[in-house]
Amino acid sequence: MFSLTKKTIDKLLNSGFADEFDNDLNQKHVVVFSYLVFAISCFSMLVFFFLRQMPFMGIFSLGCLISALIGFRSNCLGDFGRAQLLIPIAKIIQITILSLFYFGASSSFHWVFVNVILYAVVVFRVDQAFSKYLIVVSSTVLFFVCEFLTLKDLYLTAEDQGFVEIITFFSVSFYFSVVVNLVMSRLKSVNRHLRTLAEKDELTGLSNRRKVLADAVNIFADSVINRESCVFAIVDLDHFKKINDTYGHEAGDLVLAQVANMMCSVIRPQDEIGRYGGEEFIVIMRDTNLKQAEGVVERIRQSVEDMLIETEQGIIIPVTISAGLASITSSVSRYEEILAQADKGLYIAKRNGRNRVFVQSDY
Ligand SMILES: Nc1nc2c(ncn2[C@@H]2O[C@H](COP(=O)(O)OP(=O)(O)OP(=O)(O)O)[C@@H](O)[C@H]2O)c(=O)[nH]1
Repeated sequence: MFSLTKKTIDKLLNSGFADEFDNDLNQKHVVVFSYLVFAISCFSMLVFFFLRQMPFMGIFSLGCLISALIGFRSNCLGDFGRAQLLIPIAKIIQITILSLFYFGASSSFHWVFVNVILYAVVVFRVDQAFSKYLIVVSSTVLFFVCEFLTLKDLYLTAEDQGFVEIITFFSVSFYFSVVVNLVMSRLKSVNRHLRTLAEKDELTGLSNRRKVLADAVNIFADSVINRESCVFAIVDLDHFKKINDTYGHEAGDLVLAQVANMMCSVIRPQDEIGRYGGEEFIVIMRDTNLKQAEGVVERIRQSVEDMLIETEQGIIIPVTISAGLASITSSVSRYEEILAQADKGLYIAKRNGRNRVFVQSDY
């Protein structure tokens, strides 16, 4: 029930926004949410005033409700400037008319408009003339309406005033708590998204160098503490420069992405893989001895060799890989030492003719 409500609210707040992680989204969400609250409050007032047989106030509330829906629609259609401008104007009008009925013209509340007029004159630039004159004219009209209109007979009763006070207090508290919650949860999800972007290699979709090395540190430490065997493999595409030179850089990118995809599908669920740089990848196999790891990497090698990678022009690119493997031993105290050993193994695999796996077992 709660998750359904949250989903519906999320859907409403996101309506009209293509990019979920747009920078301005917090601001736009707050504007949409403000319109929703505004619309609900206008609707409640509409019902309240019609029940009290105060048609003038009822019609005024209907006008406010329509302006809330127009603003909501503008925001959803992407006209954020208009949506942001409309809501303060509509709210100012609503509060002023309500204050007339609530406190009467003698409250001098309407002198706030003098401030608003000065603000609009000073702040809006020449290219925002429409906004400027809209605010100046509407504020001036409202000022004089408040100054000269006498509505003594229509003031709310003391009982109604108490009711309105309670409703206002809870509405305002609810509004601010939801806005704060909205902004915080948006920030959290944007942070999560940024972290994923910072840890992912864009071309292959694998963990990038920073992430896979961070994983390497953790897995190495866990393996040492638990006295488990752990194997690191460095995998490198053979003659990749030639692939780039022969088929073009785009075809090279395609090869990298497809080989990465294939490696992901061949490794076991508990293994980690990441792009070390260029055409080099790291596979980390926890709780695995060298023999088992050799089996995994040999499977990768065979699968890559069997791949049919086809360019847009229909050319098949033959691809092979070489790999070096090394595992934790009692003499190793840092993960970099295993990586260095795996790199040595890779060098030997290349020297011995490529398209092969070399296991560094004798150090
Ligand atoms: N298309 C593409 N090429 C890349 C990328 N990153 C690195 N390279 C290229 O990969 C090539 C690597 O070349 P080398 O280091 O000489 O290695 P190799 O040709 O694979 O030779 P061996 O490793 O000895 O088999 C270089 O030409 C880089 O420009 C990339 O993201 N996309």
